[in-house]
Amino acid sequence: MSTHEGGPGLPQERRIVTEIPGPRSQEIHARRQAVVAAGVGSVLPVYVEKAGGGVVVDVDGNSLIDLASGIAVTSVGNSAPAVVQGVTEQVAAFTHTCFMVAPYEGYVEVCEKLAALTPGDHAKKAALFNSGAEAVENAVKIARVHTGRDAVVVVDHAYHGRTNLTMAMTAKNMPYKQGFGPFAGEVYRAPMSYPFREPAPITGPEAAARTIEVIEKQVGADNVACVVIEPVLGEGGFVVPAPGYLTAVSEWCTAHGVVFVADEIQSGMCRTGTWFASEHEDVVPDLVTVAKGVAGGLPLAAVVGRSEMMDAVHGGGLGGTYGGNPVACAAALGAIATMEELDLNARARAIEATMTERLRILADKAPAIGDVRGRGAMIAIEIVRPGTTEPDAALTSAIATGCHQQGVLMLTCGTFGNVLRFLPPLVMPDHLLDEALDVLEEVVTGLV
Ligand SMILES: Cc1ncc(COP(=O)(O)O)c(CNCCCC(=O)O)c1O
Repeated sequence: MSTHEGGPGLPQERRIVTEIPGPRSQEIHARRQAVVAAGVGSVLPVYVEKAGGGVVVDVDGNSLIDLASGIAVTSVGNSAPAVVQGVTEQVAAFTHTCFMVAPYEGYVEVCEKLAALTPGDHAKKAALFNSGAEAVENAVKIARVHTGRDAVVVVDHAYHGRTNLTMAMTAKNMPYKQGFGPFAGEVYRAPMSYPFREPAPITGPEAAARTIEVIEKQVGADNVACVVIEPVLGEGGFVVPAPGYLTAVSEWCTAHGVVFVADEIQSGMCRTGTWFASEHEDVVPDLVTVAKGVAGGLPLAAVVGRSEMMDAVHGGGLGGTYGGNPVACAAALGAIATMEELDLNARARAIEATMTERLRILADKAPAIGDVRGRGAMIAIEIVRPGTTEPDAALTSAIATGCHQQGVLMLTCGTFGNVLRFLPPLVMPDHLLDEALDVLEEVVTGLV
């Protein structure tokens, strides 16, 4: 292994050899500040030299436990062997021809795999893009052409991207939307099922009825092209809707000719213990958006769905220069093969069992932890003023910072900035996950 080589061969350890960030990181950071736009943030300005398994190693030699996976992307681990091999072979063969110009088999193979892996045994087709937002934009295009309708319905606390249309679909203003308007029209927001924040207990079907009433009264069912929902809210706080909510909403969509789009960009590709989170509710979406974990770190996104809907678009109506780049497709085939060979769905379920048990024990000792929730390796704790649901964003940030300083990389999220989310690579060894939870427990008990 060269000194710069990442992958699973890296020592799977937490190792702090300098202050965090270290001197080399600080030097690079000074250069960054002179030349990188201030609007591009970084959670922790440690500059990475290599990564693999469950660790990220910075330029100062610190080895950090990775509970972020680059925001739910490196589920198979950084520089996963099958991804590296596929990418190496492909990049040496050809890097780009544009599938709209001179196509190639890798694109077709990825579409075959996603058509087989997404929920439902109906005929499916796919189209490949680069980013999640691009996939969401194209899912809306497809739904609008298929239905001949304009309206797009999204839910409270949703996140769908940073383009003009996806900003309109995203709920949280700061930092995603402030100052960037005007936003695309014909986007309507309905209540989401958010069990921890419901003013009174409500079942999934009752929450769905609340959502549907808003759609019917404020939009009109016959005007709706699609409802777009994350089966587990991502940036909005890792919110798992009450049982039956997704089923009731998707059934309403079917009954009213509305396309049900599951945005599985963060919750898909084994992250929640199934290939797609919709499966936990036996929901079969009409269209699914996919990105993040699908290609092990290379930029690839997709819309996958009912063939009759995907084919509603006129020839040439879908595309883009880099969509389904051959190197990204090779990475995806390697990542999917890894997910299958290592049964990373089972691994995600095991991670869920470990994390929820430890976090519930911690919550019993720390009442500032108001909720422990999530599915698979998409787990979160919501931080509140003890005994209330009043968000405590400051404490949330302090916990995250404390963990960063102890060599554990983790992220926050949530509309109120008071959710700590845990997104370990699914290949993270048990001892490292246990150590990360030990650090979290030490930091939390030291602060509350
Ligand atoms: C459900 C869901 N849909 C769509 C997207 C958008 O995917 P892109 O690949 O970032 O465009 C996401 C991306 N989430 C992380 C965004 C991070 C940030 O930009 O600050 C998502 O989670």
